[in-house]
Amino acid sequence: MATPHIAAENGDFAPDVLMPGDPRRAKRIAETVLEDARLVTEVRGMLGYTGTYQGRPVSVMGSGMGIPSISIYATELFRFFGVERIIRIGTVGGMAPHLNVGDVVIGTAAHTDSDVLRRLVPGAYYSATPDFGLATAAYAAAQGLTDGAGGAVYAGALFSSDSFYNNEPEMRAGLVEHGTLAVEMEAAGLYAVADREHKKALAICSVSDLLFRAEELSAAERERLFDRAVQLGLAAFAQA
Ligand SMILES: O=P(O)(O)O[C@H]1O[C@H](CO)[C@@H](O)[C@H]1O
Ligand SMILES: O=c1cc[nH]c(=O)[nH]1
Repeated sequence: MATPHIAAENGDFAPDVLMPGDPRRAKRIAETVLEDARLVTEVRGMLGYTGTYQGRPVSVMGSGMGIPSISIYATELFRFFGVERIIRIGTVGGMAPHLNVGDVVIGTAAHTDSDVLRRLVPGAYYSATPDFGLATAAYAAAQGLTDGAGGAVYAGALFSSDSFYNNEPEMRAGLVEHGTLAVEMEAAGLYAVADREHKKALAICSVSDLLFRAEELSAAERERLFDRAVQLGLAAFAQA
């Protein structure tokens, strides 16, 4: 069966999908974390793989950048390929001043400036939130992290921005004042699609940079810290 953006057969995807933004990260996770991973789709270079992790079937697929892109892939996976749970594994810019590069944020809410979400439920301000079971399982798994990587794991609100470069300082200051931890570009769209399709979703993101302080990370260090979010996502799938 093929949808406009995914060319795979029924049963090619596992019910659980990890979803990084970058398709090359999906490839790396498939090759280094999953066992017996095979490529199941590559339309537009958006690579998707299915394998196993500790005996459980798991898929990993890129989402691309932004709410429109992740909404397309999440809708097709949930609606046509039997997917039940998607965990976005992404990077975020730290907004709250106590965050450091290498910390992880479990997105317990996602504010957004997206017009797509503003129009979702006419007359109401829809609140984009993850599946409670996945979020609490990821948070519980974080308490047992023994990788020695050192970054803290926070649970709190993300800001899913429609813009990477147009950073509207007043809005961002207001979001921080209201408890927002970090900015990325997809979680709110993923949560809204999961709600609409009656499926489950979560975003677990590594802090790759800070909006309030310049801080550099080597590419290798960035990938190592990113892998902590992958481990938390896999633990959440196993335990939720
Ligand atoms: O690293 P990913 O998962 O792509 O996430 C972040 O990085 C991209 C911007 O550089 C946006 O997609 C943003 O959400
Ligand atoms: O969307 C994003 C992701 C990482 N860092 C940012 O500043 N923005």
